[in-house]
Amino acid sequence: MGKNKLLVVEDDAGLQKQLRWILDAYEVVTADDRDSALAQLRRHQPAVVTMDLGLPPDPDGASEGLALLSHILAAAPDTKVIILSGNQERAFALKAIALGAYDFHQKPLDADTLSLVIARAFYLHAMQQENRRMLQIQSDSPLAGIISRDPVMLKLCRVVEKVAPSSATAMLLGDSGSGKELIARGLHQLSARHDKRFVAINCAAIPEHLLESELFGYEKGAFTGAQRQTHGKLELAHGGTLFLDEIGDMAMALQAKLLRFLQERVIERVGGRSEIRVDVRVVCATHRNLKAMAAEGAFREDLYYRLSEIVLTIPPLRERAGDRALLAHHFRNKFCASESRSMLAFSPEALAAIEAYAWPGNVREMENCIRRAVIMADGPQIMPADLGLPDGVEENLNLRASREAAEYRVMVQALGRSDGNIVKAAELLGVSRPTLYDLMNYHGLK
Ligand SMILES: Nc1ncnc2c1ncn2[C@@H]1O[C@H](COP(=O)(O)OP(=O)(O)OP(=O)(O)O)[C@@H](O)[C@H]1O
Repeated sequence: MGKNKLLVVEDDAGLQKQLRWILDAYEVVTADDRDSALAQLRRHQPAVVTMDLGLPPDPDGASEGLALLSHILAAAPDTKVIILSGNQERAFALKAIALGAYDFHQKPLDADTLSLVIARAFYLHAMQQENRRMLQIQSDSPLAGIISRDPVMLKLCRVVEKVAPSSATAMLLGDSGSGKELIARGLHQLSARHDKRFVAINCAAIPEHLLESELFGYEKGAFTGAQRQTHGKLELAHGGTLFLDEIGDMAMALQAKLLRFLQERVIERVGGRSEIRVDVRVVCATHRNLKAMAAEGAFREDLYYRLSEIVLTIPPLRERAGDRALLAHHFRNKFCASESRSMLAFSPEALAAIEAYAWPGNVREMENCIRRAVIMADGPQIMPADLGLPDGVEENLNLRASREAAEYRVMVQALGRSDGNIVKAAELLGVSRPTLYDLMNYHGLK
């Protein structure tokens, strides 16, 4: 990475030279009056400017300096301008601060203090730019709450927008914590049903014998403890969306009842005799391979086809290009605000650890990890230890190992996308069939 650019506006050639010498950590560009400063500003767009207020044609006053300051802040409002003032100019320096200058430093120059002030100004500027970028991504995001720059995820969001208005049953496939519920909420929000309820139920979290009454409701006296008529989740979601999470864990008997509902759109409460018409869009999700379960008889095939009118596959976090750092920053912003902490930065090592980790628990794991880090961080930076990631997470800079890992990953993706068809997979990968066979052999893929 190149050095940060710093504009020094100073008409005294000796001081200019001294500043260059002190500030050699930066790429210093100089100017000695208002016009040349504005030209340098346009050309180099420095994040930080140091300036003398006494510039020609008013070297003993501050009119030129203050005018230049106003121009700089009008043209590039985020620029951090540091005033270098003489003792007698203190009143002018304060005026400059009132106009929007970032800080002032009194001459004679103290190299250590000035370097620190400038470093902080660059840091603050970088932080503000990063936050602006995050806000931009959030407002660009096609679905509320979904942060991603990964092409596969962005395409998925566009598909969600397209299918949301239809009443088709949707199935969301993806690992635990990858955002299935978030996508389901997106489908609901973007549909005509958005002002009705979104009701979620996790089929794996409720014992088999209770799930039926949870879903369909029950009449008073239907079983011991049924003291009053109770509406099930399907009825509660009338007009809206029912999200059935972990549908693969639903028992066979209940699957039959759900299938009947999907075919006829009526329910019967447990212990009830009348049919109740219910208008609900069903969105379900699973991290299991439901198709394979159906083929093995572990899940009703007819229900599988009913549920999978539209199938959306959410990639795991480790496969999303650039999303690890992006999400880490997003959650850092969120938790710094909710934990009332001043804004923390990631140390480069912490970011490298975030990038290198595989995140088996996906976005949920990342969210918890960053919440912990925000709470644990002692100083202004989040350090690797604050993340609490397992040991041995180190950036793999070995080119050969990285290349092989990437090769393996795209090969598995291509084979998955072509449903195991070697000709199609080879075509997707842009290699010949024998080459693909060789590669598969090398990586032990069958
Ligand atoms: N792309 C994303 N941007 C921002 N936050 C996300 C994103 N994806 C997931 N999250 C957040 O991560 C957490 C887990 O997401 P969610 O509950 O939707 O996952 P899930 O796949 O339904 O998990 P499970 O299978 O365990 O039920 C939630 O707090 C959610 O808001």
